Amino acid sequence: MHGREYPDPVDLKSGSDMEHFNIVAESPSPAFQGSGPMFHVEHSGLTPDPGLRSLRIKSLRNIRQLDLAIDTRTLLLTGANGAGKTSVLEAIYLLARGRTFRGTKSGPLTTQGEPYTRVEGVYQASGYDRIRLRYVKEGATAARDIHPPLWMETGDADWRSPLQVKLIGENAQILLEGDPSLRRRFLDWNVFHVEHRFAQIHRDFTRVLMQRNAAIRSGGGQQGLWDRSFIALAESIDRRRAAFHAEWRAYFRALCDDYPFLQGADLRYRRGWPDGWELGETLASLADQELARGYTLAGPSRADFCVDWGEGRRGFSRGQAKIVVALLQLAAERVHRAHGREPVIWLLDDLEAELDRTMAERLWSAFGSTGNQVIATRVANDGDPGIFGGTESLTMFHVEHSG
Ligand SMILES: Nc1ncnc2c1ncn2[C@@H]1O[C@H](COP(=O)(O)OP(=O)(O)OP(=O)(O)O)[C@@H](O)[C@H]1O
Repeated sequence: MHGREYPDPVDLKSGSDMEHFNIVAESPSPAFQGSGPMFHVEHSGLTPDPGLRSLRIKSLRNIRQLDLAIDTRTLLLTGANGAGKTSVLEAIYLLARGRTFRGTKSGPLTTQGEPYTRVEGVYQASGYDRIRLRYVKEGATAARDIHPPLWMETGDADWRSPLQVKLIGENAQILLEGDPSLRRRFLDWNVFHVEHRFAQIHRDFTRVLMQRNAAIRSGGGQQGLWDRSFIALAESIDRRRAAFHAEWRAYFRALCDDYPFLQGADLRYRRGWPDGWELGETLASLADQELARGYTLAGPSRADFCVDWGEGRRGFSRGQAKIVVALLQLAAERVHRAHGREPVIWLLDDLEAELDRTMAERLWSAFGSTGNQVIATRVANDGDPGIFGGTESLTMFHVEHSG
């Protein structure tokens, strides 16, 4: 649909991205003024490697047009509420994941009155030449392409991306206290990044689960036919989730040591059927209930994880939930690093919100010490870097809404 409207991906090996993208972050003076928010650039430091090197946005929320270059490890976006800082993170997330992290309550992605949204970026991957990513949404149709198409041939384009991001945003409590399906998705995304084959196993399992459920709904006579492959795939998923969890848990517990309220906290995985039971015998014991309910009641589709923080203690405050989710992400990143995976880019949306200064600094130090690229936002009208003040290799962009 976009073949005629948008230029074909350029050959990035020749460095032609430099011509294609308007590189703006070159001087300490205000370097960019587009329509929509204005970005004023300040610099100090070194060139990161690997990382997102440039970003071009057209018609995303209140950003009509934005070109920026990123040549430091940390990029800090400052500005007033509603200036468009989170929308820049959203643009990067769209490139990486092909979907937004904001719910429908945030309204349409495309700037009011504009026909489409387009985001383009150049990513310097470790061990590869530069990779160009593009996301385009026009009406209800969204498309993403990656050039060169390193991984597309596997059919896992929605999961596999050379650009990996992890977001610390608002509503951390939703992950901890919301529907288990959110936590399964979170877990599986992370398992997948340890072992890419997990995506295929997961797809096969989902197909067999749907067939088994259909068999249950049609009276249960046929469901036994599916049980063999259901159990084999279920155990295969569980093994991988459990293996990831064992490593994840160790890193999480180590990270908790720096946070007194998390002393003794643990990260538990529930596989979706009782400990000490075979899945087959569990399903046999649930046969009547499954017939009555019309779907499968045990297995990986009932799995979950939880952060257990000691006896008699229930629930996290908003700030505590944010710390816990940040530590879950940091621990997952350590697992991925231990497995030699592509470094993630941290997207930290208003890290300081809901945290006292000590906690915010401690958390920032944990993210900063990973050595990965960080794109962070901060509410500030005066360009005050706050907890990011002492950061080496920092670029600051001040976002102002001109309209
Ligand atoms: N489709 C749209 N067209 C035009 N403007 C939009 C559209 N959708 C959202 N907006 C506006 O874009 C802005 C998005 O702000 P964003 O959340 O990125 O700001 P922010 O700088 O992160 O603010 P905060 O600090 O409050 O989180 C808001 O002012 C919102 O009203």
